[in-house]
Amino acid sequence: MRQILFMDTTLRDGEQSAGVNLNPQEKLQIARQLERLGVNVMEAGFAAASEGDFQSVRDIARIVQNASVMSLARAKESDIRTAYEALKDAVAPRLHVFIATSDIHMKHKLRMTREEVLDTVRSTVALSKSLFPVVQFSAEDATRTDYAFLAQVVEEAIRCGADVINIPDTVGYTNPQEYYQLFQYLKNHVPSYDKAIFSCHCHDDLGMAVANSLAAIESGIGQVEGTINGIGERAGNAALEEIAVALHIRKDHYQADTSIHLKEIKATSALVSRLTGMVVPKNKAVVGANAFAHESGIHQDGVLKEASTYEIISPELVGEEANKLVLGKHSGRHAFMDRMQELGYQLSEEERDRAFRSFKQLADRKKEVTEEDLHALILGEAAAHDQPYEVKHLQVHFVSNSTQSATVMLEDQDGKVLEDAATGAGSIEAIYNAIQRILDLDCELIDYRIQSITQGQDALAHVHTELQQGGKRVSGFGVAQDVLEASARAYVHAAGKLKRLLTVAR
Ligand SMILES: CC(=O)SCCNC(=O)CCNC(=O)[C@H](O)C(C)(C)COP(=O)(O)OP(=O)(O)OC[C@H]1O[C@@H](n2cnc3c(N)ncnc32)[C@H](O)[C@@H]1OP(=O)(O)O
Ligand SMILES: CC(C)C(=O)C(=O)O
Repeated sequence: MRQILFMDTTLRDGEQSAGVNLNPQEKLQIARQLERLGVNVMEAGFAAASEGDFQSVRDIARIVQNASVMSLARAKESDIRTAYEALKDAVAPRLHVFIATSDIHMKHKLRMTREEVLDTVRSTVALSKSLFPVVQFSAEDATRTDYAFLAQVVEEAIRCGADVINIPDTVGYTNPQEYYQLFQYLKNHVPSYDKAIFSCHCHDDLGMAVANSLAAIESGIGQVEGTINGIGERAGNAALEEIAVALHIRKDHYQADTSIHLKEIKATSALVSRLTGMVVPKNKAVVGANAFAHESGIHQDGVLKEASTYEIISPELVGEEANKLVLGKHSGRHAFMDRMQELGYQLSEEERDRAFRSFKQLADRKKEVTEEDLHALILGEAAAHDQPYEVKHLQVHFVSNSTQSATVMLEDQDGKVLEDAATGAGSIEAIYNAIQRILDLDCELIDYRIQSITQGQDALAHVHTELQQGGKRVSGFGVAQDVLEASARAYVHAAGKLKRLLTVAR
């Protein structure tokens, strides 16, 4: 099995993401975590870019023991010497010198001819090699470079001492097949090809950075570059964690090993996201919050029976908690019952049916049914089950600064429907007056409490009521998404008990 080296550039190209600015402390924190992750090389920054970048590269170079630390430098003597100063204390320092080779960059940006670029490559790579044990050379915008000229530049760079040759897809322009073939072309047209390690560096402008990197690996290269969470200039870089996991899961295909400790992926991703403020999309491969969440009933049933039915990556592999069966409107009985058991509920078949029906009704209205929702649901079910009346329909008419009115329809245990309407100073009072009329009660509301038992906009309300009449005092509660509905249920729960007590007492 061949070994693929991982070059992480989260601290350099990743920090080039618009709006990201890491301070030296934060960069050190990320560097430590990258070391734990097991990257072979980390590009700590661009030492000549600013005093702050210089310090960060120097600080990182001083602490990292188990990876090469690299700085970017333009093909300019001053950049190279500044990088040398920043990296001289590193255990394994490395320079990354680059210059653009595409006609479009040479003509418009560098304003240099091909010959001038070739001369610059020769002199700056030679200078770099006189200062550093390992030199990486990048031909910026390689994928839009004339292939014959690119091969010439690469040959010169290797002859002048470059140990690693990077062929970047700077603007995310290539595609997997084309990138694969570019490396094949270089293999066939660069005489010194075998004297250097070839590297790929892909951007995600067309959404193909990871696919292009994997194609380059298939083409036989030895090093892959990218960032954690795929952050970086414009649409970002290839996401290193995705490449590492793809190589692991499809070892049968890629036949390659890496030094990456996959279990550190989740922690690394979370740290980078937190410090850069670049939120990881929920559906992102490997590290997104939904990457191991199953919502639909058929999938949940499959996963409960055998995880590999719908999971090619086990969450534990990347340091993620166990898979999550999200209960929602697409969930089925198996997942629902599994969670009920986990929560400690032993339900009879009848209770199960009722609870599942209520769950489906709730799930139709809520994005995700949480554990608190389930407790509330069972609580509500239990309350509904032992009460003589059930709220069938509720209609409330609200007029600001006026008397409110409500129409309530109840059903008793024999299926008889009872209906009445009333007014009140507030909506809840109007509902309660209507219920009193229906049940022919003249009770006093001595306690009313409302509590939100779940979180978010679609939280469930739990209402507690206490009623008193003729020396009898009872309590009731109701759970619903709507406060008025929960209030009506709580009142009917208590009122039903009161009615029973008063009837028995007569
Ligand atoms: C593909 C990449 O990701 S490359 C890395 C990009 N990263 C960055 O640019 C971040 C850090 N950059 C910076 O802080 C600044 O751009 C600096 C300090 C490097 C340079 O700043 P300035 O001297 O003000 O120059 P400015 O950025 O405006 O222009 C870049 C200059 O470098 C030249 N240049 C660009 N790339 C190279 C190169 N690889 N080798 C030599 N010269 C280069 C440009 O032609 C231009 O030269 P000019 O001033 O003679 O026209
Ligand atoms: C400096 C080079 C490697 C780069 O970042 C790019 O071309 O995208």
